[in-house]
Amino acid sequence: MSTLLAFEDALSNIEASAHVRVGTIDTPLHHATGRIIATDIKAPIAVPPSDNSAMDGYALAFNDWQVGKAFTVSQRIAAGQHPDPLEKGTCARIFTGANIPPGADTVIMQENAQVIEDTLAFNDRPEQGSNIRPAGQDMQIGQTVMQKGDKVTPIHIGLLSSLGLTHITVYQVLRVGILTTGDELVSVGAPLQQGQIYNSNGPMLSALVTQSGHQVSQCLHAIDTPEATEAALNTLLSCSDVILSSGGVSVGEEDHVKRVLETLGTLHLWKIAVKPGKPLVHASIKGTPFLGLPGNPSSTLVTYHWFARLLLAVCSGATPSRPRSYPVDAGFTRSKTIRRDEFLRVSIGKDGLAYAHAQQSSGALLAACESQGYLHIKANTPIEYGHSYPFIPFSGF
Ligand SMILES: Nc1nc2c(c(=O)[nH]1)N[C@H]1C(S)=C(S)[C@@H](COP(=O)(O)OP(=O)(O)OC[C@H]3O[C@@H](n4cnc5c(N)ncnc54)[C@H](O)[C@@H]3O)O[C@H]1N2
Ligand code: MOO
Repeated sequence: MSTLLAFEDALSNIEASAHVRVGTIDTPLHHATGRIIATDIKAPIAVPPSDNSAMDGYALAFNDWQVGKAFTVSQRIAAGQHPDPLEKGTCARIFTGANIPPGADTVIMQENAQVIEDTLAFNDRPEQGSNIRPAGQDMQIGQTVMQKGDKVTPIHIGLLSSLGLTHITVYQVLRVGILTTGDELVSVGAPLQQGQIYNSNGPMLSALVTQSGHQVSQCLHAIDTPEATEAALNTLLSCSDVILSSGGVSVGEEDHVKRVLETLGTLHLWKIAVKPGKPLVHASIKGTPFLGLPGNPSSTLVTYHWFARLLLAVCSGATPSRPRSYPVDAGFTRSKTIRRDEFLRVSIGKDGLAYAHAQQSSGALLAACESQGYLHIKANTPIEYGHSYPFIPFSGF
């Protein structure tokens, strides 16, 4: 047990050894959702560019206001029009989004205006500056609005459009090679023979990599021989920035991935104090980062979520971020402790408590589908009813 690397140490080792593996490219903004920004973006203009009205109403100079005073309307300003300076002692009819005329500093919404023949009175004392959105309220010229490493979301597309940007510089999409291993595995679509199971990790890893915003360069399968493993790795090396594999990293003589890595590349880490996911391997092959995930499907899932996702993020140029976790009280007790950090698949009940799925085998995947996230139980920690533990929803990955 003493040779297992602690969860946090494994995370920091992997993050520290990783670096950006892709170049940059200018891309039209409308193709940029999900891409990683390669340079800080500073606002080239102020937003809004000018003081403008937040309401349909009347613009006036605050110092002209008096209870009962009759104002005439000296101009009408719709959004998009260029206003004239406000005539002294008058008000301007103004609409939401229209520029404030020079000389006005306050807008009164039309519901608070009293029409008296062809004049207007504003009997409630306005606040000076009310209902005016000042120039630069949202963004000032030169303000940094996105930072290198940020992922572009639909909200950013709106933000950058409001700055008039048509193109931005992003990182090229990271190409991830996937290798699955095992004589017992067949691809979906083929009939199952005695002793065989379907290869579920290949499709799951492809989907996880795609969901994380990367591109699967190739997904290959190798039978349990060193030759097949090495040949597949060489093919993946020729088309990938990073390689992930599943299976073949434990101690059995049919587990070839780790042994091939020892001859082909440099091993950085093997075996972590995490359940499920113990025999994780981190290596590099001819400069290409490699992460060997354990083959049990839930071990593959957990190690992808925590370790592969982090490695791929750094290699893609993204600023790595921990998935959000929330303290949630356990709805059960477990006095037995283990010497590994554990990621129990749990659901949150109507009472707000976390309940562990009854099936926690690392070979079982339905349990993860029927759960909402992980409850992170630190090594050597008993679980006590009503005590809180970090809950990490799957939606955060
Ligand atoms: N003597 C020991 N045996 C094992 C240990 C150990 O410490 N000592 N660790 C166990 C742990 S923990 C895990 S996790 C597994 C990991 O083993 P491998 O990464 O070498 O994975 P395999 O042996 O190749 O496969 C494990 C399991 O998963 C199934 N599998 C593999 N690939 C796929 C796939 N693509 N799709 C679906 N299922 C897959 C495979 O059939 C096995 O049942 O080792 C333990 N053993
Ligand atoms: O710790 Mo192994 O990863 O599941 O069963």
